[in-house]
Parts: sequence; structure tokens; C-alpha cells
Amino acid sequence: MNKIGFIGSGNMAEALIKGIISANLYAPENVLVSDIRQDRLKYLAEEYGVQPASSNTELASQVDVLVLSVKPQNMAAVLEEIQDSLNDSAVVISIAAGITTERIAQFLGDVPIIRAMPNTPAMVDQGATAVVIRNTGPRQFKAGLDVFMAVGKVEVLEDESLIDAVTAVSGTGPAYFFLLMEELINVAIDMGLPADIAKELVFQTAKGAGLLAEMAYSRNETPGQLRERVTSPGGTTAAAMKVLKDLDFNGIMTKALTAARDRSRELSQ
Ligand SMILES: NC(=O)C1=CN([C@@H]2O[C@H](COP(=O)(O)OP(=O)(O)OC[C@H]3O[C@@H](n4cnc5c(N)ncnc54)[C@H](O)[C@@H]3O)[C@@H](O)[C@H]2O)C=CC1
Ligand SMILES: O=C(O)[C@@H]1CCC=N1
Repeated sequence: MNKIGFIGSGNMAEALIKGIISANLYAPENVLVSDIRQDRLKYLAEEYGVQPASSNTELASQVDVLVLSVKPQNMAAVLEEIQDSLNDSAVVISIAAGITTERIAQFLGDVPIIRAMPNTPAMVDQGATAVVIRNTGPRQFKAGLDVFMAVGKVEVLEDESLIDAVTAVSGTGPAYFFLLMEELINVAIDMGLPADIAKELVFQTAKGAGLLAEMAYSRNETPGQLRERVTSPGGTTAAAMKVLKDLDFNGIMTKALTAARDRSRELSQ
């Protein structure tokens, strides 16, 4: 039976662990976790039944699929630590923003590598992931892709440099929607709505908008069509949209996404 291991068992690793176990892709006893935080290992073992490893190197030597899920800033230290411990046929998956396959190969040599950019909706099996591959055979490619397909949709990119844009769009993407929810609640309260009612209305609106987006997708409709259905001529939505356009909403989003993309590029240095 194949084993998978996660070095760095934080938020994103947990989302993937939850997904692969609930999809029955791996039994909990075949999922190894490692972290410098013992409390995380204890929590994950209790919550999902996964196996804490005693060290990163022990984990690396035991798994067929090795997921590197530490922060980009910790990646060099981890790669250096495990470089002599990898299982021969293992595929290495990195989900770290900005870390190139070239950088990983500098430490690990020409091992099979998948660089992936998932997002946190993986936690509820609705992840959006893009991957690039390096030196992977069909078996390793499948093993790597299965992890992300268990938690949502996967796109394969030919050009690795595009993964910085993916990071800005879908990796970071959930945060744009959540910030919007925070501001809707804040403004609703400023306008006099009781906080509990503001929260209730905004959460339900977000959920409803998400489900409408799903319906529109299945009918091949655009987000613009969804927006137009809310917008009565001369009405309230039109008034709000005009303010956002006048304040250059497109320019604001372009700046935000460009900053995220550029930060991803910087992290590769
Ligand atoms: N959170 C997100 O929405 C997304 C995150 N990512 C990427 O996933 C990676 C992890 O992000 P998060 O889970 O959000 O971070 P996190 O901070 O929740 O998890 C990182 C974990 O790594 C552990 N760690 C640090 N140094 C270690 C070492 N030497 N050995 C073993 N464990 C070590 C930390 O204790 C922590 O538990 C990052 O590289 C990030 O770029 C990618 C897509 C989305
Ligand atoms: O903020 C970050 O760096 C990570 C990568 C994409 C989402 N979270």
C-alpha cells in the first residue's frame, strides 16, 4: 500500500489530509505527518488518525508521495535536511508559493517533482489547484494528481512561470471573497443593522452567490450575466456598481493581484 507524508502540517496540509482520507485515497495509517509543532501532530493524529513521524528525514524515507507543505521561507532548510533520505521512486509535491521546481531540484536532484498551487476550499472538497510537473513518469503523475483531484478541480500548466499568476488568482483568491464579506458586515453594522443579523445576512448571501455561481457554470453562463440579473435599470445595484467603477475597481484588483503575483516571484529568489 502506498504511503503519503506531509512535511509541514499546517492549514493547507490539513485541508489535503482531510480530503484524501474522506475520498478513501489513503487510509489514515498510510498518512504520515511531520511538523516542528508537537501540538499540530497531536491534533492531526486525534482528528484524522494519521501517523506522526519522529522527524522529517524519517518521514521522507518512508513515503511514496512526499508533500512539502512548509512556508516558502522554511523550504530551503527542509530540502537540505531531507536530501539524502528520499525513497527511491518517491514523487515530491511542493505546494509552497514561489518555490520553483528548479530550486527543489538543486537540493534533491532530478527526482520526480510536482509543483502545485491549491487553495483552502480543498478543506470542503472544492479546491482549485494548478500543477506543473518535472521529470514525472505516468505513475508518479497520477499519484500526485489524485491528491488534488480528491479535493476539487485540477488544471495542468505547461509553463511554470504562469503558476505565479495562479497563486494571485486562485491560491490567494478565497481571501478576496472573505475580505468582501468582512467589509459587508462592517458596513451593515455602520448602517445600523444589529451585528448578529448583519452576519447572518452576509454569510447566507455568500453561500447563495456561491451556489448561483455553480449553477451558472453548469449552464455556461458568465459572472457578468449573474451580476446583471441583480441589477435593475436605475436601481440600487446600478448605483453601487457606478461607485465601484468610478473608483476604478478594476484598477484596484489589478494592483492587488499584481502584488500577489510579484510576491510569488520574489519568494523564488
Ligand atoms: N494557506 C493557503 O491558502 C495556501 C498555502 N499554500 C502554501 O502552503 C504552504 C503552507 O501554508 P499554510 O498551511 O497556510 O502554513 P502553516 O503555517 O499553517 O503551515 C506550515 C507548517 O509548517 C511547519 N514547519 C515550519 N518549519 C518546519 C520544519 N522545518 N519542519 C517541519 N514543519 C515545519 C509549521 O510549524 C506549520 O505548522 C506554504 O508554502 C504556502 O505558500 C499554497 C496554497 C494556499
Ligand atoms: O499567502 C500565501 O503566501 C499563500 C499562498 C497562496 C495563499 N496563501
